[in-house]
Amino acid sequence: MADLWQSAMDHAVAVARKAGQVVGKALHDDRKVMTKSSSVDLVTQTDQKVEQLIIRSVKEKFPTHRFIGEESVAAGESCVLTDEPTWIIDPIDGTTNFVHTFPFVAISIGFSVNKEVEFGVVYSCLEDKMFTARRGRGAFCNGAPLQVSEQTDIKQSMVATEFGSSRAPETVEKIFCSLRNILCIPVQGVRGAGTAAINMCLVASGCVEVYYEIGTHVWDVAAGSLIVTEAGGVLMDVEGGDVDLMSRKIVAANSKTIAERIIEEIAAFSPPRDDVLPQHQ
Ligand SMILES: O=P(O)(O)O[C@H]1[C@H](O)[C@@H](O)[C@H](O)[C@@H](O)[C@@H]1O
Ligand SMILES: [Mg+2]
Ligand SMILES: [Mg+2]
Repeated sequence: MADLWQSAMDHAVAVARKAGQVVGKALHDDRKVMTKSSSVDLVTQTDQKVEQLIIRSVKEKFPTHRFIGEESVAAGESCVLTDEPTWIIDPIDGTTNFVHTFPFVAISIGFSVNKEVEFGVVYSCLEDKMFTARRGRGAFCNGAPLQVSEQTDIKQSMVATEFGSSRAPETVEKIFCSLRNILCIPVQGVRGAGTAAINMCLVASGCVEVYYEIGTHVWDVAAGSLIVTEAGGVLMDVEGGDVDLMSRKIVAANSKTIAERIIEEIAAFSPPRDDVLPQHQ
């Protein structure tokens, strides 16, 4: 049977690498920082330039495909996932890191058909680590196979999470309530790379047993979601049950046991879904 999506994935890897070069060159130059949903939700001209580069390049090769791009949605485009082949793009995942030259910045490209992620590409461009996964064919970093951690004891686990872009007191309270509960299990450590995509690749790489966050967007997690599951990991909603990549809530773990143990400690809340409200709200 013809492999429909390999050429698309090869293109995603090539354009992610090219975008990574643009990001690397702009790291110390692009000082025009703008804000979106809050004063700490940053975007730069490089985010916008990289997204346009990726979309333009894909359109030339796959003119009928659709796009969900972080900065296109911020500019008012719809964020509704259909059955059509769709590229789900975060041009810079870790924009705050980029602005502060904190060295974890990724280009994240997920590809969905019939609302199922067929491949995911996360390029951690300052580390030169290309994370890839094809559905049913495993997950890799620079070509080397990835496997989640075999740790079953939450008290011997490392947890990743982020504080997100909301500073609303009630949201901050929930975030710190979850963090306190989890820290006091106790877990051995809590870390955050500053980018959802790289946090998910750390789960896939076996460095972190579980990553959770409330507030992510579909473009943050689409590619990483497949990299985690193809490395043997699981995805769940923060309240248990199946993950919904549009729900802005995610747990990505090495096993259901660890995921469910963390879910017990999360003080859940539900931000507006990606596919309901305009993203600028
Ligand atoms: O850097 P971006 O693409 O905006 O994505 C991050 C988001 O801004 C943060 O609020 C989240 O906590 C991170 O997980 C995202 O990666
Ligand atoms: Mg992002
Ligand atoms: Mg981004």
